[in-house]
Formats: sequence, C-alpha cells, structure tokens
Amino acid sequence: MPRYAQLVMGPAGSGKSTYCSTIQQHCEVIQRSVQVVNLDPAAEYFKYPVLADIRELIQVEDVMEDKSLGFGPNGGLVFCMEYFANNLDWLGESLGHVEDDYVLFDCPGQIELYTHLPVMRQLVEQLQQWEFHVCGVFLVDSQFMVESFKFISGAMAALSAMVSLEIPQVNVMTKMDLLSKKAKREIEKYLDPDMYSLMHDSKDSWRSKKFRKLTKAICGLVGGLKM
Ligand SMILES: Nc1nc2c(ncn2[C@@H]2O[C@H](COP(=O)(O)OP(=O)(O)OP(=O)(O)O)[C@@H](O)[C@H]2O)c(=O)[nH]1
Repeated sequence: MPRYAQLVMGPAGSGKSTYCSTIQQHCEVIQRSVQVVNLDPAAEYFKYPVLADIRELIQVEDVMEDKSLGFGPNGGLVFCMEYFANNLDWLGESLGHVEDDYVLFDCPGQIELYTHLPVMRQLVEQLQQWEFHVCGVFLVDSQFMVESFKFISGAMAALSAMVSLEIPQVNVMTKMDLLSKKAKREIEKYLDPDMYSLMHDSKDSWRSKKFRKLTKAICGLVGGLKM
C-alpha cells in the first residue's frame, strides 16, 4: 500500500501546528486516519495527539544547557535537527508500518533548514526510501502578505523550500479570518498574481526606483509560483 506524508513548513507562528491539528480533526470526521509527528525540538505545546515527538530524541533546552556546546536557541535547534538527521532510525521505529499510512510532519520554522542546510532534504530522501509519497505544505501568514514587497518575500521563502526539497508543494496563506475587509479585497490579487503589475504598486517608493531591475528579475522568477 502507498504511504503519504506532508511536510508542514513555514515561518514561526505561521500556523503549522494549527494546520496539523485542523487537518487531523477533519480527517477524523471523514473517517480517514491521519497521524501527526512533531519535528520541532523547541515546541512547547501543540493541540494534537502525536504519533512521534522529536523531543523524545532530543530537546533544544538540553542542548542549550550543555556549556561545552555553548549554543543559543537557533544554533541549538540546528544542532538538534542535525542530530535527528543522523538518527533517522528513531523515526523509522516510531512510524512503524501500518496500512495506508498518512503522516503530517509539523516542522520547525527556521528558514535556514529549507534554504541551505541538508537536514530536511535528508528527511525527504529517507521517507521516500520508506516508500512515502512526500509533498510540502508551506504556510505564510496572510497578514504579512498584503503588500507587494512582503508578498515577494514570502513567495521567495516558499520558493527556497521548493528548490531545496524538490517535492510537490502547496503554498497556503493562513489566518485569512484576521484580515480586515479592505485587506481581504486586496489579497485577491495575490491569489493569482500578475507579478509585473504588482511591481508597479509601489513604483513611487525609493525601493522600487533603486532596485527596479532586480525587482523585475525576481518578479519573472516568482511569476509562476501560486500561493
Ligand atoms: N485567527 C487565527 N489564528 C490562527 C490561525 N492559525 C493559527 N492561528 C494562531 O496563531 C498562533 C500560532 O499558531 P501555531 O499553529 O502555533 O503556529 P506554528 O507555525 O506552529 O508556530 P511555531 O511552532 O511557533 O513556529 C496561535 O495562537 C494560533 O491559535 C488562523 O487561521 N486564524
């Protein structure tokens, strides 16, 4: 039987844990079994029952308390994720193998995990060896996307994950309920964006005058990326 996995990614506070918990509850209602794995070694609280929790393997606080390592929170997290990547057997044992597996992985928010560190890529390759079909779900807080330059920044973060992981990816704007009426109307244009027209939104600012060529090149790159 095929196995399926979603890597739920996105910046800190973008709604990853809420997404996992909501999808799990929805699947319960439609009588599909979906499990969640917490992969954030700094997580303090989440609302869903877990199949596995990386904190059973390693915790950021323990790493930070180790004076010989001398890491702060971000260095500590990277250390934990590298330790995890070197101990993927732990994950294999925790996942076990049930028929028709569908697993959501609630990932940490640090962008460097998706831009240049190999950890998440190693995880994807291992899951694929375990016969999982893996897809990425990249969440971005919609409140940070109602202006063109913020949208481009969010889209670039999502693009980094796509380029580094090379798996199918769905990009999701979260917290739409928090937008004002005006922002809800504004955000429509970002759902199927015409990057070149977005570029002209802020044509009077020094930012776009100075960086117009660069912005244009980035718009060309992001043009095909749907949120
Ligand atoms: N109004 C509203 N609040 C949301 C939504 N999604 C998440 N939140 C809230 O946003 C905050 C952060 O959500 P989390 O699900 O913890 O976000 P996260 O990405 O897992 O956060 P980290 O694990 O810290 O990176 C919480 O207070 C959630 O209740 C949403 O769709 N609407």
